[in-house]
Amino acid sequence: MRALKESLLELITETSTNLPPDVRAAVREGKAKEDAGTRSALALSTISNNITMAEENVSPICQDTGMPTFYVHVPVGVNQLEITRQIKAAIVEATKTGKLRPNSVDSLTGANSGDNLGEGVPVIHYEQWEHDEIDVRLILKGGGCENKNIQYSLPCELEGLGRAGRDLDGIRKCVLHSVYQAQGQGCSAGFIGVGIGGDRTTGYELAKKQLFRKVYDTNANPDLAKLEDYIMEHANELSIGTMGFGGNTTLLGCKVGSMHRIPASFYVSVAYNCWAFRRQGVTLSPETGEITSWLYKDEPEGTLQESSVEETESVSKESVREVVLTPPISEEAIRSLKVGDVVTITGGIHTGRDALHKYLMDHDSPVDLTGGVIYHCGPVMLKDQDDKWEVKAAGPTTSIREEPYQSDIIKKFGIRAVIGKGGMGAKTLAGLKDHGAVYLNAIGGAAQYYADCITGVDGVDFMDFGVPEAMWHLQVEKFTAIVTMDAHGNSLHRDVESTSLERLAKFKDPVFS
Ligand SMILES: O=C(O)C[C@H](O)C(=O)O
Ligand code: SF4
Repeated sequence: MRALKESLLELITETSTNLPPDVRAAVREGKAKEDAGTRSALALSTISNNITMAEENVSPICQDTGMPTFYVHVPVGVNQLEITRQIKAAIVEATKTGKLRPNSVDSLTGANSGDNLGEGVPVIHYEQWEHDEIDVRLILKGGGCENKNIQYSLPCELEGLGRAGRDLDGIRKCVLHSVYQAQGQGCSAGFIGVGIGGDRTTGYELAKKQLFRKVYDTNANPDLAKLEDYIMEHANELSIGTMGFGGNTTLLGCKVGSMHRIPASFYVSVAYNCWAFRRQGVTLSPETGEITSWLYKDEPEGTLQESSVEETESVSKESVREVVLTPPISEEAIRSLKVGDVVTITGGIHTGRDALHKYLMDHDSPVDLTGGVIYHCGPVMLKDQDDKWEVKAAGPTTSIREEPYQSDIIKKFGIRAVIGKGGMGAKTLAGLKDHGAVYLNAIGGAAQYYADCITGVDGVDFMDFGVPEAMWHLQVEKFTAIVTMDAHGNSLHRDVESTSLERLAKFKDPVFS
């Protein structure tokens, strides 16, 4: 199998940089359902542009290239140990060339292995079959959406929906609730895989496997087909919208599978995948390891065609108030901002995520952050031929993880703006008001779009935290984000959450009885 490593490298590169046609079609359809000029329409335009940029640059669609997870079918007699070795070699290579972010972290020490290998990483599932080809499927599912997976043990009580019993109607309630609880934090609009039954482990596995179904297939089980259609129709009525901005497009796909369980257990497991739904597959020759076919490259029938970039950009430019900010930012400039304003930043900003926020609570910052901007971001960085850092992908990470620290950090260092995605909670909202700061929501997953706004790397601190967690000092030009939490106590996230809960409650009455 001489060509095996090259074929696997191609699979990894393609998965990370080029979204499959069925996923693109679903994004296009979602975009067509949004009213032009709304925040959600603007977000979906950015997402569409980002998808095109990633393909053209052959660079990660999103900076979080996730937990590489392979499902491999092998003919009887093929050496699985050799496949594992080649998968690992291809992973290391893809990391070196910036197709994957170094994402494998020792859970106890926090040390990043730097090459995407580690205990239990990558994840590889093998199954034998009686075909004469190898089938390798890969999913790169990022952390923000993985954190929004949820497992229900029936019967249970669900906010807004009441009792979910051990029947199809109880399952219906769980699935609707799973979309509600994700809000925009898993980079909606998303796709869900649902696993009914099994135990806690196999239930989640079944849910994840559903994500390998094509977006436009029809479930062979008529009850589950009915449930999938129902969820697609009604989950979108929750009006969570893209990035949780409110709007008509919240869910782009729903696939449900079922397996047996034991009498005492009844699990409904949901795997939530962001719009950056990176899964691909190939068949390989068992003799040479060469690719014989791609499994997710065919265009689905009857879906909308791609609209042009120019068209979508002109819509967004007309309809929004744009405010330019140049750090260091004054309190006055911040207090003049309101939820809904679009901000463009030009100047210096600093990345900071989980490790940095924890550190800053009881240490000084290596740079002056007065009037500054913190960007919740773990970029993909590579050194060029002149040994200078180059940004390969740099979208926002989920901000809510910094909720315990953010308000204190804003106060301690005089920070004026926090950029992230998915919004933050009550403690931060109060902190923004008390200390004169704003929360700016960037478009999650738009890693190429934002990398393009970064014009220089001034330096880096805390490289010992690993590339994603280090504090990168960046120069940006026209970095665009939306004010979703202002210094007057307003939060779009709080509002969308409460309206979507009201809407969820409309689905309380039995449908499948
Ligand atoms: O780790 C990241 O860069 C982002 C993560 O996938 C997230 O959605 O929060
Ligand atoms: S940042 Fe968003 S798009 Fe990227 S992996 Fe996380 S959830 Fe997905």
